[in-house]
Amino acid sequence: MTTTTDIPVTGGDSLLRLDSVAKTFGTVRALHDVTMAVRAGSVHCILGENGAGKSTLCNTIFGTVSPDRGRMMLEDDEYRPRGPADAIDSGVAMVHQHFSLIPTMSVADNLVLGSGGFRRPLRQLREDLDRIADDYGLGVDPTAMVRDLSVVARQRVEIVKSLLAGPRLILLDEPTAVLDPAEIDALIETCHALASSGKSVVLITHKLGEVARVADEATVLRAGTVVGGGPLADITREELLEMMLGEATPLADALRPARRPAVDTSVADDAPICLRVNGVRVAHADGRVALSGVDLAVRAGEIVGVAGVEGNGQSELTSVLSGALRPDEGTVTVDGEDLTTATQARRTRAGLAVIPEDRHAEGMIGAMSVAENLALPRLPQYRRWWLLDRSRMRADAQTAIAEFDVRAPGPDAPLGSLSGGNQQKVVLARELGTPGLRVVVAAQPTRGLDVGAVAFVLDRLRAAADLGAAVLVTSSELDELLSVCDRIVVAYRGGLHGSVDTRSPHAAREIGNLLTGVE
Ligand SMILES: Nc1ncnc2c1ncn2[C@@H]1O[C@H](COP(=O)(O)OP(=O)(O)OP(=O)(O)O)[C@@H](O)[C@H]1O
Repeated sequence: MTTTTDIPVTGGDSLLRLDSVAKTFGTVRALHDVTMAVRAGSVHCILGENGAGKSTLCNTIFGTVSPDRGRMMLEDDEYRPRGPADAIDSGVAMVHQHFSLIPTMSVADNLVLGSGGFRRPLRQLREDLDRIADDYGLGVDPTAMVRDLSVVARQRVEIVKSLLAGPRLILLDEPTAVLDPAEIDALIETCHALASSGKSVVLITHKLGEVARVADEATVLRAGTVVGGGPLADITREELLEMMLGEATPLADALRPARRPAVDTSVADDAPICLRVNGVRVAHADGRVALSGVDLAVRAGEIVGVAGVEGNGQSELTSVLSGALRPDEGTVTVDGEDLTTATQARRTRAGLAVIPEDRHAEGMIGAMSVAENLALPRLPQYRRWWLLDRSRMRADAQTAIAEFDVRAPGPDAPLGSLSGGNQQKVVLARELGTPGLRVVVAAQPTRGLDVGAVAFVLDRLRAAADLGAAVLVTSSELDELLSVCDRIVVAYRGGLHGSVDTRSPHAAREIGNLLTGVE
């Protein structure tokens, strides 16, 4: 294991070197004298808890954040990008968590847009794409419309776009968060192929299991400070975790599976059905059927998981339940009340909480404060005469911040200034705090969260069920579903299939069969 002071900043086979790089936002010290090196032809993971400074580090290297102090070297040259265009010119590319493709344009047009306005003849573009497909296993169809592509296909286009500029260094901000296990394997292969061809890959991830498989080296950040790192061959998974969490969090706490009841509290067959989905059908404007004949019933106190490869109707199901999408046929009821076409306010009053998958688009308003975002769905509760009781809003926010361990300067900080994982904790705190909670719909609730936060969120879902709520969780993390759910159904081609009791010793195999369409 290497400590900060041992990290070589000059010489060796480093492609990129950072020396005492610092960045402060207001009162938050996001990066504190970061010194590290990325070797040429290697995969380098950046690890750390939510809010540790990982994205700020990558954004600094890509030129979207300018450091307050410190020095960067790219090979033997001083490197001071004034923006992404400078970074790209210097051979540095970045693939962000939130894609920047234009959905209404073709893949080819998006790729041309990405090359700084220089129009590559289509023939040359095709040759470049063939080469990238051969070298790195990244095939894309230039004629496809981006809006028709799955998440994984969009990500592939983003990576291809970054490669077209011929970078030496590629920064990937949490690329595996949106992928299923087979897609993660493919991305790991791509990373290895990039490194073998001499490029360096810097990758942010929260999944420690992946780190050992993909990375040659790692750097661990805690509260903006490099607390360790080095070649993966010299560091165990436990050591990485200890570096990430510090001594404050016992390892056992972060690694423990979600709390399962000590006694058999399986939900009685006669427990009331809180959430019922009946014959729901959704077709997109172009005629594609996203959901067809979906029936589902979740009882009070029950946690039902929806497993499945992304794009099999899970997102549409969440949107129907949140009210963002109106089904062509079928009904949604909570405690017998038909909410199929109900307003957001009526859904909240009925005790329906939804943690949406795309929290940036649907779950929050970045320019508003943490306190305002927490209060959004229940503003009437804070009304005092014709004003809002802001001090009570702030006090409640302070409680939620402490309970959900949100790393924020305070309740008045704009939500958009928090790290991605901490923004997500705010959305979770708000939804799980819905008064008179009857139904929780959680779409990918642990995506983007660090290991400690994952355990906490799964615990909270279990606690909501123990208090009598019906909980529906959509996740691509089968292990998490198995650890927290009572039963699991599988989304496949717009339908929900099977119902696997998670206490069955064959649960994982039965779900595996359903995932591939075998009933
Ligand atoms: N534009 C900004 N304005 C104010 N504060 C910011 C800004 N960008 C980042 N921060 C703060 O800097 C700190 C580090 O954030 P960063 O996004 O780098 O963390 P992270 O390690 O990537 O976290 P996560 O795993 O949650 O994505 C956080 O406290 C965050 O609130």
